[in-house]
Amino acid sequence: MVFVQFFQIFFLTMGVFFFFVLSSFISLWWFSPTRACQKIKRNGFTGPPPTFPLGNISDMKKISKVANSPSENMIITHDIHSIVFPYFERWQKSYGKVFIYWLGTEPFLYIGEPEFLKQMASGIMGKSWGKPNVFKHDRNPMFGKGLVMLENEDWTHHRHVITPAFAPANLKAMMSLMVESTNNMLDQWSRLIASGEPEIDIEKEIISTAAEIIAKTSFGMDSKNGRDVFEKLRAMQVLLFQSNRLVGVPFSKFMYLKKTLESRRLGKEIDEILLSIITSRQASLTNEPQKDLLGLLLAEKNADSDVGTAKKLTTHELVDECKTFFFAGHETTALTVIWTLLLLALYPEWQRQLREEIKEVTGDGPLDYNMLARLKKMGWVMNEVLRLYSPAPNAQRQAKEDIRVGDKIIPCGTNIWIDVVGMHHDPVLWGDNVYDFKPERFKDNLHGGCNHKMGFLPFGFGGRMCVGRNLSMMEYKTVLTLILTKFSFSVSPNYNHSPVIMLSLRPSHGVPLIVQHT
Ligand code: HEM
Repeated sequence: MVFVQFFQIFFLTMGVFFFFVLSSFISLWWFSPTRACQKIKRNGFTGPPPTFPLGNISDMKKISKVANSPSENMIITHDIHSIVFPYFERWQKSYGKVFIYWLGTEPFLYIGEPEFLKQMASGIMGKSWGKPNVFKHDRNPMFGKGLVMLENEDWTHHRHVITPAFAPANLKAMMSLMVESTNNMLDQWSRLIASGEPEIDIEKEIISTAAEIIAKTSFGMDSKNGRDVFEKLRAMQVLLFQSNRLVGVPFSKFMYLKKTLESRRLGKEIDEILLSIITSRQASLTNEPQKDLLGLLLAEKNADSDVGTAKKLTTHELVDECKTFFFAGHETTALTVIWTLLLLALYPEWQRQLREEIKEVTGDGPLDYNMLARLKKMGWVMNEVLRLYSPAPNAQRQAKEDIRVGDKIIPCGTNIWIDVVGMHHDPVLWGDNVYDFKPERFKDNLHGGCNHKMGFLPFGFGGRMCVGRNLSMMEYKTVLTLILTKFSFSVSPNYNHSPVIMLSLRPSHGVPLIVQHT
């Protein structure tokens, strides 16, 4: 009898426990996000209806599948919004340029309208923009507590300490590192051509050279572990992307458990190596700091000047910033060069014009830092490539306070998704030639003739604008000048035009070009 009573109490307790756990999960994953969504909807926004637990992810997959079904004729179109974000393109037609959609159980306010963004951004300070909590966990192994993910006072402090490292005088000293790595790559191209292999997949080549450049300029590739770190960082990035496909869906991490654990293991190894690099660099600090970003930050950390007025970055914060520079800096710059080489291969007239400009500026001598600003046409080409094939295709935010936009209130906590590719390809903003490659639109016009200043956002906006944009411009012009001086190129018949989003905007099947000496 006592035995039966014990089991009755046991099962009752377990039942109550499971009911409590289940209702907490349902509340966490459905009722609270639905309540948050209702608050946003009160402003009159609508959007595609979500289902539990995927939100709109299955619609997104279905629409993408139809839009990207393989066709017989491979046409190279620059209308890539309809290729990479076909669901946003479709939903814009039904719900306008500001609407709500769901990633798993997380509602997002989609923004493809620069005027709305301008009004929203003008109402708040840079430090009041947060990053959506739903991405923080997944991105932690890449960025840790580095600048990209920081918020509030921590962000202000890191931004204040890091910005001077990117001053022109410091960047100037990094140029020789870029020339050295690029020349090594180009020597390899010469060897391939000499051995009768003129078809080169420039995607792989440029990505690995850019990774080497950023590792050198960030934390010093010469250190014995430099190459090891950058190979592990690349491997971790691929794993994180693969394990991140169902972001916002409850328990999705368990579906990719092996990849998640593997990326965590790599993350720990990378932290340990970077920590040992930093510790040994700290021990051997001289009056003349090493001229990479880490060297500059270490010099600042050890300087007496600010003692008592500002907190110094800790060694662990330096580790996270080194990782941040690597992830935020190498692929974005590499992809800008890669898409540029493709476009220049498609438009040989622009190859010719850039070569002519390089000759005028350098007079056949070596390129130096002071010449870069005079490569004007190259600057227009860079902007046009960033417009058509923006390597950072979207920006995400989370409102950390209620934000007023006209008569609407975006409630605190709202996730925000800014569709940069959508704005860069909007005929309403750019006119009928929006899909054409026309670098001259940037001649004497910083916004390329876009009819709204916030319609062109390759480096982000406001206080959180890219801190490395001058470094990337310098790298872009240096690498491109060296390539164009030595080689000319055309598109290989094996090229398959299929841009895809993998955090950044990449070619799916590489970029094979036929390369020859000029
Ligand atoms: C063509 C190359 C590049 C592009 C297109 C690019 C694009 C961007 C964009 C769009 C943002 C803003 C993201 C947001 O609003 O959430 C950003 C932020 C950032 N970028 Fe870049 N970037 C490039 C190169 C670099 C380089 C070379 C570095 C460093 C070595 C770098 C470091 C950063 C950092 C640390 C942030 C975060 C800034 C903050 O939140 O205060 N980027 N970048």
